[in-house]
Parts: sequence; C-alpha cells; structure tokens
Amino acid sequence: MIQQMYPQVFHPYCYELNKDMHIAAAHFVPHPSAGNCRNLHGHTYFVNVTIAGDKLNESGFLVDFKRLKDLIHGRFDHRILNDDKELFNSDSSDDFPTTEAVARKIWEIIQKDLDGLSHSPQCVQVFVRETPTSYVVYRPKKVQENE
Ligand SMILES: Nc1nc2c(c(=O)[nH]1)N=C([C@H](O)[C@H](O)COP(=O)(O)OP(=O)(O)OP(=O)(O)O)CN2
Ligand SMILES: [Zn+2]
Repeated sequence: MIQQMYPQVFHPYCYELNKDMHIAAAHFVPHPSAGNCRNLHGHTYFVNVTIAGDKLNESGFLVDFKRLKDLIHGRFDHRILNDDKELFNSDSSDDFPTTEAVARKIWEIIQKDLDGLSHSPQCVQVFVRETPTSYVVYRPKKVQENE
C-alpha cells in the first residue's frame, strides 16, 4: 500500500483528487555528466498526480481514477523509458528521461487527455519519486480557470 505525504498545491478549484501509482521502469541518462546514471538501471517510481476542477462528469467523477492509471501506469510500467521515442530522446537534455522530464511528460499526457473533457479538469501537480531520497514536483505555470 502506498502511504506518503505530498507537497500541497494551491489552486482555485472546489474539487481536488489525487491518484498514486507505482511504476517499475528502467532508464539511463544519456550524457557523460550523468555519472552512474548513464548506465541502464531500474527504479520503482512513486507517482502522485493531482487533478482539480469545479465540475463533475456524468458519473459524478472529476476524472475516473482508472483513466489516470491506464494513461500513466499503462504506458510506463515494466518498460525502458528511453525506448519510448515519442517522449524521450538522447538529442535534447529536456527530453532525457530524468525525474524532471518524466514528471513533465506525465503532466503533458494527462493534460492532453483532460483537454478532451467538456467539464475542463486540470492537472495541477505531478509528483515523481525516483528513489527513497529523491523526488521532483512539476506544476504548470498557468492553471486555467473553468468558464
Ligand atoms: N536532478 C536530477 N538528478 C539526478 C537524476 C535526475 O533524474 N534528476 N537522476 C539520477 C539517477 O537516475 C539516480 O538513479 C538517482 O540518483 P540518486 O537520488 O542520487 O540515487 P541514490 O539512491 O544513490 O541516492 P542516495 O541519497 O545517495 O542514496 C541522479 N541524479
Ligand atoms: Zn535512475
């Protein structure tokens, strides 16, 4: 069972949901300055995503927890992150599979999906813990207001 405290995010919405996932995945950081991380190695990533909004859908959900799991766990679990060429590449440091970039890519995947929903939920925070001592929080700069 995942039990962890996460940083809080301030937002203007009435509802907030959080979904935890753990993801077993391997990666390497393709740059000489990355030291040991240049070598392929694995982590059990702990991911928490925060969705906020003012309206619920026809099921009474802000967004179905399972939809979030399918989008993220379904894509990354038991994979080598570097093999996901749609997301990661070795040519641009912004697209190396670092914890920072993994958090941002998770936000991009989720927000793109949420943008297709008429009740306009927003992903306001993505937390990614790569090791017991290291984590990253990604928050979009601008949280859209619901109309
Ligand atoms: N800013 C970042 N720094 C590092 C990243 C990263 O993604 N962003 N990644 C790594 C490695 O991938 C490594 O797997 C994790 O590093 P680290 O937390 O240093 O791992 P340790 O378990 O050895 O940490 P200790 O606290 O020393 O036990 C490196 N840096
Ligand atoms: Zn690593």
